[in-house]
Amino acid sequence: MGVEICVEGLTKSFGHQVIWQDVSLTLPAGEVSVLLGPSGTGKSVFLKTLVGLLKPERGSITIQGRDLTGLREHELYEVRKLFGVLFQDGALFGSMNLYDNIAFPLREHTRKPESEIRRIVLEKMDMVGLIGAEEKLPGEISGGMRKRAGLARALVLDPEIILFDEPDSGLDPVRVAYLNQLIVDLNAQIDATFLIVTHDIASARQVPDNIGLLFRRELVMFGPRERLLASDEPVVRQFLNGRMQGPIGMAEEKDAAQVEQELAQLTEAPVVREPTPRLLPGPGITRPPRWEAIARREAELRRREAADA
Ligand SMILES: Nc1ncnc2c1ncn2[C@@H]1O[C@H](COP(=O)(O)OP(=O)(O)OP(=O)(O)O)[C@@H](O)[C@H]1O
Repeated sequence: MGVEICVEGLTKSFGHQVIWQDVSLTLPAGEVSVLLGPSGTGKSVFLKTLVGLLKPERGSITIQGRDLTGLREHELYEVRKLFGVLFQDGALFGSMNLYDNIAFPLREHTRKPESEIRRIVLEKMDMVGLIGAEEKLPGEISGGMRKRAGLARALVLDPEIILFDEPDSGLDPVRVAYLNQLIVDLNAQIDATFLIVTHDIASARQVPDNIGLLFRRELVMFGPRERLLASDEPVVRQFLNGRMQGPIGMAEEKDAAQVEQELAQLTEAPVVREPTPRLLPGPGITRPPRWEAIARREAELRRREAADA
């Protein structure tokens, strides 16, 4: 069913370098959230902190009533079973075929017989469209297939939470579109809580229920997709529109005077803010009840925009 993750006052540093501080957000159970931010703002560090691979200096991460930051290694080992993680390159073992790669967590963490493992592996391979590729080695397939194999492997332990680290990196736009549809379909089917780190604005605009943005060592905003898409916060608008004008510079933040000048120029030529429709689960996929709430929220947004126009 997916579980809620409640992050409060989280701070992470490496030595004197503060990566982000006082991050608070709640990932609602079963929903899809996207985390955005310029390169180097610590999005991957955030994912690693959520699964307990990195220890924060301050704050809490509460899942099912337990604060992960206070757990010992053997307790964390148990909690990590709630998570499936899709790493950037799929993180597959190069010398194992796809079947064995996907079976690996089941052989490592369960005592299931091979017949049961086979049933699960083939079911997950089917979900991600990889049936027939069982014998392939990771080096023999495309980047998109490797991502899907990594996703199948992240699914075999039936996780309540799935973390995706740039699932779309290195894929062409068509493959990104297919992958986004797969993510939305999977979320409707398994109802787990998804957190996706991405740089792809088009994906960020249409896939999630919620969007968060890290900038200047802080979580600038986290909330429902429609709210972020309609936000007037300069850094949010700059990022979601992929523009050069705004507080984010090439290598670092810009000074206040420059930002003000750029934003003033933008007001002279206002951008059109069309509401991007939410990507829906494909035909034949039963939608969980929260889809009705999403549809209601979007209808309300369209009604308000029509009234404002
Ligand atoms: N284990 C570590 N030890 C020291 N510094 C680290 C470690 N891991 C990450 N960092 C630093 O933390 C900062 C954030 O890195 P991270 O990879 O999380 O950024 P990101 O937002 O995911 O970037 P990108 O979008 O480019 O992938 C970087 O400056 C990086 O050098």
